[in-house]
Amino acid sequence: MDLKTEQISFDQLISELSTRLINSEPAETYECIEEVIAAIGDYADADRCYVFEFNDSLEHMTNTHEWVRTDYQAHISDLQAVKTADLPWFFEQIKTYHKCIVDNIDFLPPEATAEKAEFEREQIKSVICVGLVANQHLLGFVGCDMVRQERQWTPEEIRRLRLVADMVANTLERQRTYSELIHTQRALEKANRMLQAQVAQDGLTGIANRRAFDERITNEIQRASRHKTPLALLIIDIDQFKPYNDHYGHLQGDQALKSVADAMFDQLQRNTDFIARYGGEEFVAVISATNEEKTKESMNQLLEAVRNLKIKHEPSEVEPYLTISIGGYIHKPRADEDTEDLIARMISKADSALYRAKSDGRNRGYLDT
Ligand SMILES: Nc1nc2c(ncn2[C@@H]2O[C@H](COP(=O)(O)OP(=O)(O)OP(=O)(O)O)[C@@H](O)[C@H]2O)c(=O)[nH]1
Repeated sequence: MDLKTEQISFDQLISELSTRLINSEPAETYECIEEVIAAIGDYADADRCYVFEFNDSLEHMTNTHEWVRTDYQAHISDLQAVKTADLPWFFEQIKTYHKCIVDNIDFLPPEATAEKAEFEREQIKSVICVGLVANQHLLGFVGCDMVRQERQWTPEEIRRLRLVADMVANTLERQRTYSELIHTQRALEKANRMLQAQVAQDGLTGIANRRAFDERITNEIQRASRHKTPLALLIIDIDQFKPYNDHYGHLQGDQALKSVADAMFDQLQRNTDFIARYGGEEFVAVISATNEEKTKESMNQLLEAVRNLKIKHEPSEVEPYLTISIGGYIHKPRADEDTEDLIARMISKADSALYRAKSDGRNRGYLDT
C-alpha cells in the first residue's frame, strides 16, 4: 500500500469508528472503546494497544482497556491504580506534552530508570502514548507497545494516534457527563421521595397524616368496590386528654401522643392496615378486606395496646392510666356509590359510634354497620 492509499484507508477506519462511538449508547461505550483499540492496534501493527484513565487527582492511573496481539502477554490486571509518582518521567511527559514517544528504551534519559524497569518488565522495546484531553482536562492516555521489535514512530503515526486519542477522550468525557447526570438525577429523585414522604407524614408522631389518609381511603374504597370486600374505618380518640395535658403539661402530652401512635402503628402493621393522625388527639384507621368479627378484634387489640403502655393518668375518671375510645363503621362499597360521599358518610357513622363509646364510659370501641 502506498502512503496515500494507506492514509485514506486509515482515515476511513477512523471515520467508521468515530461514527460507531458517536452512535453508541452510554452503556455500550466500554465495548466500543475495546473495539476501537483492537482495530487501531491491529491496523498500526502494534503488539498491544490500550487506554489508561487517571483518577481526578491524577495520583493514580488504571489500565481500563487493552488489546493484545495473539501470543503476546496482557498486562491489564497488573496495571490497576498504578501510582503516577512511581513513573515520574513518563507522567511528566504526558502531563506537559500530552505524549510520550520512545523508539528504543535503551535511549531513555537517565531520570527514566523506573520507566525503563517497567518497560523491560513488560518486554516493551518501543512505546508511544498520547494524552486523552477533553475540555482541557487530562483524562488518561492511549498507547501502543512494540514487543516484537523496535520501531521508529513516524509523525504520521503520532498524528493518527492523536486522532484516536481525541475520539476516545470525547467519548469518555461524554460518558462522565452522562454518569454525573444520572447521579444528579438519582439524588434529585431521592430528595423528591423524601419530600413526598414528609408531605404525607405527621410531624409529631411520624405516622401518616390526614392528607395521606385522604389518599388512602379513596384508593381503598375503590379497591374494596372492585373486589366486593368490606372496608372498616375507625376513629380513635384519647380519653380525657385535656385533663392529662392540664396535669402533666403539654410537652408530656406530646410524648404520650407519640407513644400511643407508635403502639397503635405496631399493632396494625401486622395486618398491613393503615393508621393516620387525624388531628389533635384523634387518629383514624382503615382496615381493608375485613369483616365485623375481624374488625372488632383489631379494635380490641388497639384498646389493649394502649392500655398496656400503662401511661400514668392520675386525673382520669376512667382508669389511672391512659386509655382510648374507638368508633368504627364497616361497609361493603358498591360501584354506584360516590367515593367522596361515602368517605363523608363513613366518617360521620364512625364519629357517632365514637360518641356513644365516650358516653358509655370510654375505654371501649363500638362498631356500626
Ligand atoms: N399535648 C398535646 N395536646 C394536644 C394536641 N392536640 C390536641 N391536644 C389536646 O387534646 C385535648 C383534647 O381535649 P378534648 O377534646 O376536650 O377531649 P378530652 O379531654 O380528651 O376528653 P374526651 O375526648 O371526652 O375523653 C385538648 O386539651 C388539646 O389541647 C397535641 O398535639 N399535643
